Amino acid sequence: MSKAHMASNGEGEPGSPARTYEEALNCLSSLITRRTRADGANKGDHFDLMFEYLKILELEDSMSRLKVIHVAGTKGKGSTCAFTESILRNCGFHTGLFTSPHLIDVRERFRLDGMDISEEKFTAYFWWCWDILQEKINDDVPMPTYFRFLALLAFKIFVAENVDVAIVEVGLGGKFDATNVIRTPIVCGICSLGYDHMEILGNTLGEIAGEKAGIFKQGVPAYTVSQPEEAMSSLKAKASQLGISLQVASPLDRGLLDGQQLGLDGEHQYINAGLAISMSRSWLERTGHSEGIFTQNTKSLPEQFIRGLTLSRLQGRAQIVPDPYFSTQSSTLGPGGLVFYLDGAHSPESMVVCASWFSNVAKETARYIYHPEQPKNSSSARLVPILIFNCMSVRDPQMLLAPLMSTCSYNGVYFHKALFVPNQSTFNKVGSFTSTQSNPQQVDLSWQMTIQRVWKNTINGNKGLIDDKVTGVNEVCKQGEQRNTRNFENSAIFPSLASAIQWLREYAQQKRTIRLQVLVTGSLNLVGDVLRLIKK
Ligand SMILES: Nc1ncnc2c1ncn2[C@@H]1O[C@H](COP(=O)(O)OP(=O)(O)OP(=O)(O)O)[C@@H](O)[C@H]1O
Repeated sequence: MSKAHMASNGEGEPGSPARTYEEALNCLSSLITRRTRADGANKGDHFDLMFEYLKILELEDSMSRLKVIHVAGTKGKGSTCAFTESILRNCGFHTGLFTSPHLIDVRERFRLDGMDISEEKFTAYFWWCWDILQEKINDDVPMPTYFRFLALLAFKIFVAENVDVAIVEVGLGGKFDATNVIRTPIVCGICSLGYDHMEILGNTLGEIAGEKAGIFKQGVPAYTVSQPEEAMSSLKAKASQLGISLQVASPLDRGLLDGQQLGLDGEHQYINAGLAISMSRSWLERTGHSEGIFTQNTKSLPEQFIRGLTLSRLQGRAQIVPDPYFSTQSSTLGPGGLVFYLDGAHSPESMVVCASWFSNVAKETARYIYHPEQPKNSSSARLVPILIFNCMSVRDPQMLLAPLMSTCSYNGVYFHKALFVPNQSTFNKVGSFTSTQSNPQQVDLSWQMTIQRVWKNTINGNKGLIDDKVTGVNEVCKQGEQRNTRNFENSAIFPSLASAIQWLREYAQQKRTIRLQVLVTGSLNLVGDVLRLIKK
C-alpha cells in the first residue's frame, strides 16, 4: 500500500506510538454505542449518512466496481458467506470476505484470500479511514457508529486490495444495514429466517423478511432457502415489486461431495451450502467466468466447489476443541479429559440445530453417556455432557433453554450439570479481555440467577413455557417434555468463566476415567471468551 493510502493528515504512520494496532482498537471501541431502533420512523437511524461517509472517503466510484455477493438472513449468514468465499477462492479468485461478529480479534471480520487481514494492513487502512473522517466530520455528519465504521473499512480494504469478489454479510436486518450502500451487487442471498432482533426488525416473520429483503436490488438475481410460508411470501412480494427473480436453493445433497465432509459441521450446514453453491454459480455466470468450471453434467458439482465446501472454516460454529490443557498431559490422564463443543447459537431456531448437532456428536463419541438408567461401562471413559451457558439480557432465556433442553433430551442426551457464567469480555471494548469487575465478590450475577431460575422452571415443566410462534421448535419441545428431565437438575452459577473452566479441569483431573463434553452456547461472545481462555 502506498504512503498516500496510509496517513491522510501527516500525523504519523502505522507503527509510530499513536498509530498502533492497539490504539486503533481503542479508537474503534470509542464508536460503540447501544443500538437504536432502525425503522422507517427515523430513516434507519440516519442511514443516509452512510452515503456521506462514502463521499468523504472517496469510495463511491470504486465501490460500484466491486463485484459483491450480499447476504442477509437470521441464521446461517456467516456460514453461507464462508462457504461462498471458499468456493470462489478455490475457483481461482482473489476474495474479500466481511462477516460479523468476531470471536477473538476484530481482524477475523475481514478476510483476504481466506486469511484474516494482517495487523499491519488493518492498522494502515484503519488510520486511513479514521483520519479522513475525523478531519471532515461536523455536527450534521458525526463519526460513524461502530458497525458503520467497520463496513466502511471493509469497503476501503476490498477496493484497495483490488479483490475479484467481495462477499459481504449484513450486520443486522437489511434495508437499513450499513452494508446496504452496495447499490449493484452481482447476486443477493437470504439465509434461513426466524425470530431475532424483533425489537428492531418487527414482530412477525413477514415484517422481519421484509426488512431483510431490503437488500434486493433491481436487475440483481436473488436466492434464498426454503422458508416458512409467511417469510417466503414477503420475500416474493419484494422480489416481484422489483421485477427480479427469487430462486429457492435446495439443501446440498451430501452425495455430491464425493464422500467428503463439509468444512462446517451440522445438518443445517447443508442448507447453507446449498445457498452458497447457487450464489457462487450465479456470480460466475454473471461475471462471465463460468466457462471451464461447469461441465455438461449439471448433476455433479465442479471439483473446485467440492474443495471450497470441504475446506471452508468458521470459528465458533459447531466447533469441537479438545482442551489443550489436557492434550499436553494426556499420557498421564488416561482416557479422561475435557472437550469443548462450541456453538454461538442465540435464537430459538439455532438452539434446536445446535442441540441436534451436539446430541449427534455426543452420541457418536459416546461409549457411555451419563444417564442414571444406563449401566456404567467401567473399562472406558465415561462421557459426561455439561452445559456452559449465558445469553445477552435482551434475550429471553426461556426461548433458548427450552428448545435446547428438549432437543437434547429428545435425542437421549442429558446434561450432568449446567453452569451459568457471565461473559468475560466487555461489550464496549474491542479486543479487551477483562472481567467487568475484577473482584469475584463484586460481580453482579443477578442475570445468571435469572437464567438459572428459568432453567429450573423449564425442568419442572412449567406450562406455557414455549411460544407457539417459533416454527418447528414447539413440536420438539413438546416431545422433549414428555421425557424424563430430572437429569437436568444440577446447575451452578460461577462468578467468572475462568473459574468455571478451572472447576471443570479439576473435576476431570480428579475423575480420571471421565471425559467431560462441554457444550458452550447462548452467545458468540461467550464462545470467543472460551477460545481465548483455553488457548492462553
Ligand atoms: N441454516 C441454519 N438454520 C438454523 N440455525 C443455523 C443455520 N445456520 C447456522 N445456524 C445456527 O446459527 C449459529 C450462527 O451461525 P452463522 O454465524 O452461520 O449465522 P449468522 O446468521 O451469521 O448468525 P449471527 O448473526 O448470530 O452471527 C450457528 O452456530 C448455528 O447454531
